[in-house]
Amino acid sequence: DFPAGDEGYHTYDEMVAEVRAAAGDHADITSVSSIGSSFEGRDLPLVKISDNVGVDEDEPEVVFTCNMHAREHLTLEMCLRIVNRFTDGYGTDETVTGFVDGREIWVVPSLNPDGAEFDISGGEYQGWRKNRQPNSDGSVGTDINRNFSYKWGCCGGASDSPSAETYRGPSAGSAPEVASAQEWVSSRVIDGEQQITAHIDFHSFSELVLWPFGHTYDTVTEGMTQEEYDRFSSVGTEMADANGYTPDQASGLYITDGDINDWMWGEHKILSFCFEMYPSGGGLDGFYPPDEDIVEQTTRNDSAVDVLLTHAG
Ligand SMILES: NS(=O)(=O)N[C@@H](Cc1ccccc1)C(=O)O
Ligand SMILES: [Ca+2]
Ligand SMILES: [Ca+2]
Ligand SMILES: [Ca+2]
Ligand SMILES: [Zn+2]
Repeated sequence: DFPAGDEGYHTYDEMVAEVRAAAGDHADITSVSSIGSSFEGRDLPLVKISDNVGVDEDEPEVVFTCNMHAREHLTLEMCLRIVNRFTDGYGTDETVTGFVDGREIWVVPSLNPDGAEFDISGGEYQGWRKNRQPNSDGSVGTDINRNFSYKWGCCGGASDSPSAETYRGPSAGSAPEVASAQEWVSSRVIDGEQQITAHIDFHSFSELVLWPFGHTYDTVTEGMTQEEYDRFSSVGTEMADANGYTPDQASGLYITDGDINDWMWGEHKILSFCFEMYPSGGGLDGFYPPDEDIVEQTTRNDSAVDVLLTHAG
């Protein structure tokens, strides 16, 4: 459980209960399924929010993923905010209603439940990042955001040392959480066309909006034309204007390879962004803002989410 004073954060079980309750209360527009399971066997819930939710309609599909890194608990709250806002607001908030009627919204509240539960085990924060998959050298964990299959291990953007915080894993998609995510996104290719048009992966912290590629400093390169880069920069900047984060290409931070955004765009041409949430700076305590900050720092992204949903059409 979360340490005393931080009970406002959701444990894995509390998250599962919350998404099931949302589906129960709004069954006409909400369903819960799964993209697969974690290394330790926890189900990875998948929430769909749309009118005629039981029908795969010809509407742009948008995906939000959270809690890929264990200690980044604020991001799970961000995904729950999206679920609650678009279910509770349907029929009353016209912006919400418009998107629920005109899009198919997918939410994966946690890509790393094993890590998240380990991080809060023992009643104090462990500072954990990776998943909980054991390594050949006795260490534990693959960095999920370095294990995706697009140009995996290409560019020095991850470590091949198992004990490292950015360990890329023994092979692309070796982490079951990554394999599940890749298999599900790939399943949204219908008659050769990827139905998902846009995606945000929420992380913390630094208050940034990031876009591909992470594996190179180049803006124009294999898999990215000038026009495509300019669209990323334009939409990314518009979202940053909405939430007060700083916009940048992912490699402007540091070079990464095997990250989810490079895979979403490189493999599927999905307009994919990473949001680094609050706070803007600080030491390791930046991963653990007090639960009093949850409402302000999740609702802060409502308008940026709407920007993405607008451009997804
Ligand atoms: N959340 S974080 O502190 O791990 N930062 C992210 C930053 C990041 C996110 C997406 C692509 C490249 C880089 C990371 O995966 O390193
Ligand atoms: Ca629909
Ligand atoms: Ca559809
Ligand atoms: Ca509709
Ligand atoms: Zn992260």
